[in-house]
Amino acid sequence: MTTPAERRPVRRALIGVSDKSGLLELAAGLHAAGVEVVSTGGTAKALADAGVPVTPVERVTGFPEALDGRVKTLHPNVHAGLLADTRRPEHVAQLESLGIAPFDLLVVNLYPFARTVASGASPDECVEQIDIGGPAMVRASAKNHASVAVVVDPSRYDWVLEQVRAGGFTLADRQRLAVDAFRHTASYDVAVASWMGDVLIPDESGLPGWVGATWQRKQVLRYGENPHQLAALYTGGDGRGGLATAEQLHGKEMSYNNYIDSDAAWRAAWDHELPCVAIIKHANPCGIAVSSLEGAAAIAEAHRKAHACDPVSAFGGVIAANREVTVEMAEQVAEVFTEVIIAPSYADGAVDVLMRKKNVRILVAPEPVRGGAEMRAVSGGLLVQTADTIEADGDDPAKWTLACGTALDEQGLADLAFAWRACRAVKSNAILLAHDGATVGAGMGQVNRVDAARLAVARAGDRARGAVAASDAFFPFPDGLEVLLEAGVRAVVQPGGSVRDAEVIAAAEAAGATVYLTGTRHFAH
Ligand SMILES: NC(=O)c1ncn([C@@H]2O[C@H](COP(=O)(O)O)[C@@H](O)[C@H]2O)c1NC=O
Repeated sequence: MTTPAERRPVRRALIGVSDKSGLLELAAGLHAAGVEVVSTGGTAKALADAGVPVTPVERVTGFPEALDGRVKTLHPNVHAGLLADTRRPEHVAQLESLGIAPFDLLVVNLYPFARTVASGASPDECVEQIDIGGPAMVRASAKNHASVAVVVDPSRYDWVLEQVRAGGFTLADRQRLAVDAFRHTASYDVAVASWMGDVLIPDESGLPGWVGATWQRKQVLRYGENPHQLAALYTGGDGRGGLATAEQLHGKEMSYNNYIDSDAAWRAAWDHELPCVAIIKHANPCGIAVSSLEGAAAIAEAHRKAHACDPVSAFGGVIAANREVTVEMAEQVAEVFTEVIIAPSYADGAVDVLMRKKNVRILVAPEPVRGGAEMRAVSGGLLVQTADTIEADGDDPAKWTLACGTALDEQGLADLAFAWRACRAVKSNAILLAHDGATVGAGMGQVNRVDAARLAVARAGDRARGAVAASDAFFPFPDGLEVLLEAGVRAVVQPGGSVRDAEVIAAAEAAGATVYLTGTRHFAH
């Protein structure tokens, strides 16, 4: 019996790689360490051209590469060499009787299927890039990790050479490599299965008939939503960038709740085209504001306006900016206890200012990718929906219907459009009051709309008078709207569509207020 720490020498390696980076150094190093290198067509040619001794795989199979490379390594002489469990005397004896030598190391990387699909290649070209022989060898070697080390990642070649020179791989090494290998082929198959379903059997629903995704753990978090819950962050899935791929420049480790709030803040800030700052607590905004100022002064102004919405709640909040954070904004943020700040970049000196607060987490993140599908686990299943994008028809004020009152001027309409966009970041039932491109009060997460209105008005206080309001869904009764009108709200945007729309609009008309209908709603649960 070998122990996990005992090294198993490498005498024979099979290399077949699409990505040939680092290949020559690896193969030359293996050769210098006394390892016989066997390779597939293109790999063997690259090695031979560089003067690295190599045995073509055809000499092992006794069979020429066939069918435009579809058959190169799919042969018992290769697979028996990869699958023989050399701990078992009967396997060793059988190999000998068949005249097959075992492999100790397999180095493979697969045809670049995902890249080919992303390049817009034709279905036939994509199909040709589905690697068959490579995954077969990778899976065989990973299964047989007791005897074979399998390497699928070119960034590990230096480490591979170190191990070979040190006397071979330990069982623990081979186990780790086997796990990586199966994860690699699983992800590869998910990409193929997803693409093939979409392309060959598309259906009218516009949603996939099968959902596959693989996720790589990026970080184990201290705990989950509560300290007794375990939690970790994973990246991968659809491979799109975003908050989970952010780089942390400073501060305490991100927590589970920090990620939830940061995601909400990041989306909220990027829902606006103007320079915008969103301040989030418990996944809801305690301030969102845009600035129409030109140049670098804008983002600091947006922050001042967002903070002014609810300075009490902004304490311990998560701040996201959709523009570079300037020193001016950083000075303002440094005044307030802040959990996380996220931005696409920071001006020279801004991070130093923020770092005056030892614990504030400073993140740089790529702009979120809009659209696509959103997934949410429910007990026993998965909900999938297309994202609620700002490109939706009802987000363009030019497409709204004036239901009653005087049409707003350009500034008023801009304010209302801001309120409508900002309202998307508020959990339903949501009512949001805004003035001059800034929220002044929001009522969120209420189980009836009248309470959401009361909360928004209470938060706004005197600022409700003359403000505009957005409601994420229609008013089922006039009561919620009446709360806003009594507080002095002058214009309201809402989807419309209630059976009592006429009553609701009559209430607004009686109060001399303006109501626009969007025809679309922005629930957020
Ligand atoms: N057809 C086969 O038997 C086969 N065996 C290995 N491959 C792949 O061929 C590539 C290397 O080919 P070459 O050395 O010819 O450039 C690797 O990505 C490897 O995963 C194969 N190609 C596709 O299935």
